Amino acid sequence: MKVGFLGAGKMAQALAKGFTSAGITKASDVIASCPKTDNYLLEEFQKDVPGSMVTNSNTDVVEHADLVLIATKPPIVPRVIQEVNPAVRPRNLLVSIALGIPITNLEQMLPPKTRVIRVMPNTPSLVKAGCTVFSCGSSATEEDGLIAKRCFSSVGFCEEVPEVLIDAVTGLSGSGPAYIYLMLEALADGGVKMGIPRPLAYKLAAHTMIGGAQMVLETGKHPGALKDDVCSPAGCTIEAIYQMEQSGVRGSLIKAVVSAAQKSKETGQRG
Ligand SMILES: NC(=O)C1=CN([C@@H]2O[C@H](COP(=O)(O)OP(=O)(O)OC[C@H]3O[C@@H](n4cnc5c(N)ncnc54)[C@H](O)[C@@H]3O)[C@@H](O)[C@H]2O)C=CC1
Ligand SMILES: O=C(O)[C@@H]1CCC=N1
Repeated sequence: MKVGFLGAGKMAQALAKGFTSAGITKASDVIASCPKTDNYLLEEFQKDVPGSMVTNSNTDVVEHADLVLIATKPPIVPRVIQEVNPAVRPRNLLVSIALGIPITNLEQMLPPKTRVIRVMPNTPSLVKAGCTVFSCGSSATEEDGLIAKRCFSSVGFCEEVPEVLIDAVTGLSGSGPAYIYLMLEALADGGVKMGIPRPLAYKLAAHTMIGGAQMVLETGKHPGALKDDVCSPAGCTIEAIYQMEQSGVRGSLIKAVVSAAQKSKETGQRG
């Protein structure tokens, strides 16, 4: 399958590297575009995916690729679609990863009957630990859904959801890696404050996060029960939990997800 990226930024690079290393497509069948002013991003893209093609023409991408990912910032999407519209053919499956833009808006901008899929991935796709949801447009076929599922499952967890959930998913797993990095950095800072060398502190924090997440996925136990298993009576962990609850850590994380989800929804409404 030939895969094209309109936009060659962080998310396009993560997906292109993930798809090629997972064998979904060959590097020589990948093409990415962005304006001349951002040629440094095309250089980065080719470093990540050696042997791929790059161009300053969005039309070249649509003409080359079967699967075309729209990977520019949301405000630029209408301009990019207008530009490539004359080149869109029935062989193209258009997959938008853009924040907030609803399927109906994408379909209205594209030629009638264009097969459209809206996707919300995240950057850990780069290391095959991504988390993606997708919803199919009105002309997308069952086969198109399977293609999306196959592509994004190759770089992590992937599930089809009703489109009404995508803004909320954006607030949770689309933006989520940033919350995790912030927490990881803070945990490591705590370790450093108590004398752990910084490189070791990052490793300990990262492995602790992976381990905790894996326990939730593999044991199926409630996160609260797993927390209780760590808190020995009158031990040190319950002291830490008491401090965290007083700092409002739960409310803060809930607010983070809600704010990002609301911003995603507003972005779509502005479109
Ligand atoms: N970064 C992330 O974690 C995630 C991003 N997304 C979505 O992916 C999209 C891209 O985000 P990022 O990769 O973070 O942004 P970015 O700023 O890293 O990349 C945007 C790319 O678009 C290119 N571009 C700008 N104008 C263009 C034009 N007229 N034609 C073609 N390309 C053009 C830029 O040169 C750049 O390569 C956004 O819509 C974002 O909402 C979705 C999920 C996660
Ligand atoms: O921050 C953003 O707008 C994008 C969408 C989800 C993650 N990054």
